[in-house]
Amino acid sequence: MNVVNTIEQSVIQTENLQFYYGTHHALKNINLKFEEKRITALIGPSGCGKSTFLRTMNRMNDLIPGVKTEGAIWIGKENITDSSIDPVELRKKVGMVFQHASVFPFSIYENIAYGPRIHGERNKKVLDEIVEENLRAAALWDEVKDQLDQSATGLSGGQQQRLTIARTLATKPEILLMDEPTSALDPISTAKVEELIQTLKEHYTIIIVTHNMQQAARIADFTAFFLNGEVKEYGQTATIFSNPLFSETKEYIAGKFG
Ligand SMILES: Nc1ncnc2c1ncn2[C@@H]1O[C@H](COP(=O)(O)OP(=O)(O)OP(=O)(O)O)[C@@H](O)[C@H]1O
Repeated sequence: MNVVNTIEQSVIQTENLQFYYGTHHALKNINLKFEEKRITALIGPSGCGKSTFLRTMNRMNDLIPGVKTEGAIWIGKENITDSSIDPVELRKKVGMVFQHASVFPFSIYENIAYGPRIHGERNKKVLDEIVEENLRAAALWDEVKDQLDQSATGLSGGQQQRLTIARTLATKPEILLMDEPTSALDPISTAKVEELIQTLKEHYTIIIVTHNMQQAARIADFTAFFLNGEVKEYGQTATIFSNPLFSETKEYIAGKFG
C-alpha cells in the first residue's frame, strides 16, 4: 500500500520509486511526500528496505555495483535520480548522519573547518565563525569551546555524534537523513541527540530510520511503516502508534516481530 500525504509543503517526494539490487526488488513502488521542517520516522523490521530507501535520497546506493533505480525522487522541480544530477552537489543539499559517528582524526575545530576550507574558504575569522555557528547549532559549543584544538576522537560517543551532525550542518543542507543515529549511544547521549534533532527541525526537514519505537513516538511528526520493501502504512505518528490501520503495524509496534 502507498499512502501519499496530502499536505502541500513537501520538500522531497518519491514517485513510483523502485529499487533493485541485481534481481532483488528491494523497494516496491514507494510514493511518499516529506513535509518541510518536520521529522519523519521510517520504521519496520530488519531487511524491509528502510536504509536502502534513505540512501536513494542522496544517491548513496549509486556506489553499489548492479543496482537499478526506477521512478522519481523530486526535490522541488528536480528529479534527483536523473543522470544529469551531480551526486556531490546533491549530498550537500541532502546531508546524511550514520549509526556510528564518523569524526575525522583531527581536532574538533578542524572537523568542522575542513569542508569549508577544501571548498576554498581561507579566511580564519570566517572559519572561526563557521565552527562556532555549527557547534552551537549541534548543541555542542558549550561543552567543547575550550578544547577546540584537541582531538575529536577523545570526545564521548554522543559528543562525536553531535560533532558529526555539526559537520553535516556546515554544508548547509535542506534535508537531513539519519540512519539509526542513536543506536550506538547510551541513554543520556541518546536523549541529548534526540533533543538536538527536535531543535533542528526548526530549520531542516529530517528523515530518520529508527528501531526504537519510543524514539519514533517521542520525536517524529510522521511515521512510515515499511514491510517487505513497501510502505505498509504512513501517517501522523500519534495515529500510527495509537490507531494503526493494519494489524501488521500494530504487531510490529507492539514488538511482536522485528
Ligand atoms: N549492498 C546490498 N547488496 C545486496 N542486497 C542488499 C544490499 N543492502 C541491502 N540489501 C538487501 O536489501 C534488503 C533491504 O535492506 P535494508 O538494509 O535497506 O533494510 P533495513 O530495513 O534498513 O534493515 P535493518 O533494519 O536491518 O538495517 C534486504 O533484503 C537486504 O538484504
